[in-house]
Amino acid sequence: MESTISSSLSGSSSSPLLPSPSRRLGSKSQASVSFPNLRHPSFKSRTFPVPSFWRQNKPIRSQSSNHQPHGDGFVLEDVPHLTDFLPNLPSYPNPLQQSQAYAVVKKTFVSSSDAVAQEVVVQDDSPRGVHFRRAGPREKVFFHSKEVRACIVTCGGLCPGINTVIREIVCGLSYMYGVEEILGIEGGYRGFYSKNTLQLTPKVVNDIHKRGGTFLRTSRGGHDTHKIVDNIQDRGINQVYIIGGDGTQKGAALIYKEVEKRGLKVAVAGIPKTIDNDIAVIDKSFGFDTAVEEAQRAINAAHVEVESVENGIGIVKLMGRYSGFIALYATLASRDVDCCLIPESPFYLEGQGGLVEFIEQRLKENGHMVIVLAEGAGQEYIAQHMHAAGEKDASGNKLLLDVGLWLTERIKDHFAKGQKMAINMKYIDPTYMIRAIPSNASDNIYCTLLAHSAVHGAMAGYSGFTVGPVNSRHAYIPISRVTETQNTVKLTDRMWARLLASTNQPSFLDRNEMQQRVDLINSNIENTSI
Ligand SMILES: Nc1ncnc2c1ncn2[C@@H]1O[C@H](COP(=O)(O)OP(=O)(O)O)[C@@H](O)[C@H]1O
Ligand SMILES: O=P(O)(O)OC[C@H]1O[C@](O)(COP(=O)(O)O)[C@@H](O)[C@@H]1O
Ligand SMILES: [Mg+2]
Repeated sequence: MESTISSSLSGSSSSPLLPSPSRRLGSKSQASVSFPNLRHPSFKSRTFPVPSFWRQNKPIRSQSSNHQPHGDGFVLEDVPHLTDFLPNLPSYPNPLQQSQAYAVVKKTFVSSSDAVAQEVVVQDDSPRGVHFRRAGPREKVFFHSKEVRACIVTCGGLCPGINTVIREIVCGLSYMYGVEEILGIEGGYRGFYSKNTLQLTPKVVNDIHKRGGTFLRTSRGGHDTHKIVDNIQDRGINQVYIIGGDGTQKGAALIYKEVEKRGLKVAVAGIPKTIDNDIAVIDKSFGFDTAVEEAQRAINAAHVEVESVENGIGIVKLMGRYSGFIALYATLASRDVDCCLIPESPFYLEGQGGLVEFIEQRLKENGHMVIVLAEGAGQEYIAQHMHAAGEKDASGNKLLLDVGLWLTERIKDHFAKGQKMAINMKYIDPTYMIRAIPSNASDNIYCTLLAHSAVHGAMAGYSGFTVGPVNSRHAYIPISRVTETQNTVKLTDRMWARLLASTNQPSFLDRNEMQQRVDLINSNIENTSI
């Protein structure tokens, strides 16, 4: 089948600065392009055929369907590039070519045809599926070092590693690209229009990775796209690095849209941040490992306390607004936990198969028990009992009711009323302690890679993108892909089964629900086997 670029995707084809055919793929924002004419690699073959359009600089026809029935469909979910709306931008050789450090690297620059697969577990008849542009330095950059005026902002809740990301953006821009103008926007999005900026240099940020929190401070709410972009324009900023979670990335997408509308040469790069690990597409968010490690200290303390008394019940509340990853991983890592409650898995207290029955049983068996609780667990249940009105924070996030205190009181009431046994309740709430610490060694390295990927992407002229590892390879991901859904613990995945096997806790599903779930799984198996 002959491949040609459709007219809607050819905006930048006239630019002599865009010789690479894969750049042409990205000539419209967040375009999905599929290539049904490519044979997928034979499962037995050891070589992966290089798509012919990449080798021959051939134009490509845009296809709307991502799903090919028999394995051929290759889809590049591309990110926008400044030349999409500024086709005549000049480019320059990447200064890394002169870098002593990178001189020894076999392949300093990422080929414009490199892509990262979203799915790495495949069947022999699978479509090749969705891919993202591989992150990393490009041979040509679209900013001259002296022209760059970058800024960094941090928004939303804290997370271990934010300071490392800030430090490495500053050092990356400075040492790899010779950039001298880097501004710190203070106090989140509203800092663009209500605060003065900080001048950031490698010297200023030298030690900040050793501290928790954010050197630039943060806030919720206050996103005003027009005011922010006015300010970007007024200050002559042309690279914006935005560190934040799902809300922040939605804000970054709006900033990019406005920048594009005004035709500004401004690269907008998002670096995903959240302690909850609920950002879609990427393998894991930075700081998550550090938080899970820190949570061990609280769980250990709870275990030591309850083991030392009669009928000790330790409750540890961890962060996790809509997803229970911290609780799940902290529980699995500890092995001292008897029960883990997360937002994704509803639970109930009284009656057969309920939490209280399980507590009684564990106390009889072991004389103590530890419950790990994600803060978002059981919210509907508590709301019913407390008739609470749904309050929100400045960003519009639902304010949670304190499930830890609530559960503590309910369990105490239960045992007091029945006078069955005297219990010793220890409630530990380390929620802020696990996110207010500096990142551990592996998160520090992860943060460095994220920051450098963002810098390379912005220098290469990409804009309106988020960086992150997909199957361990760093990629440039369209912002909408990380904001349209949230990552949650899948109760039907093996990880949750591992947890249930390790704690041997009840599933809190009644017979009907259990049967429904078995039927669903069976019908899925039947459908797949047809
Ligand atoms: N839908 C949205 N559109 C634009 N800005 C948003 C949106 N949601 C949140 N923001 C802004 O992003 C910032 C951080 O959002 P928040 O939800 O508090 O944290 P996080 O980014 O960590 O999820 C706030 O300044 C908020 O105003
Ligand atoms: O008290 P704060 O600062 O609003 O933060 C509490 C919330 O922040 C979180 O850590 C998530 O924050 P983000 O949305 O910024 O990632 C939640 O786990 C928690 O509910
Ligand atoms: Mg959020």
